[in-house]
Amino acid sequence: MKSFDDLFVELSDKATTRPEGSGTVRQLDAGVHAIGKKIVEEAAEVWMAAEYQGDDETAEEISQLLYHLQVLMLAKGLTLADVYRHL
Ligand SMILES: N=c1c2ncn([C@@H]3O[C@H](COP(=O)(O)OP(=O)(O)OP(=O)(O)O)[C@@H](O)[C@H]3O)c2ncn1[C@@H]1O[C@H](COP(=O)(O)O)[C@@H](O)[C@H]1O
Repeated sequence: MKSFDDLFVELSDKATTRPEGSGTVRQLDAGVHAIGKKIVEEAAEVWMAAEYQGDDETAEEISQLLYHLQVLMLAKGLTLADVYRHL
């Protein structure tokens, strides 16, 4: 099973190697404004799933939100340590 840290390593590699067909590369190219909008959308989907859907749907929406947060971290040049030191 993939962890938060595993995903960040994978996405960092995508950002560097820029493989064809990568959604991550596409989003990084779209920029911080577009990524931020996606985060707001995914956050709303988490909220709606938590209120009106089941645990599995909620967990899936949370995973998508975490993914988009990592894309924003990469777009801003932030590392996991930059975030973890605030936890
Ligand atoms: N974990 C994720 C992940 N979670 C969410 N998403 C993206 O977020 C979207 C989910 O949003 P929605 O459900 O709102 O679907 P949607 O509105 O149809 O999406 P869009 O049309 O807005 O892209 C998906 O379509 C993906 O584009 C993810 N995209 C990639 N990953 C993982 O990231 C890694 C790298 O992916 P690539 O860069 O695509 O190779 C792989 O391990 C993937 O599994």
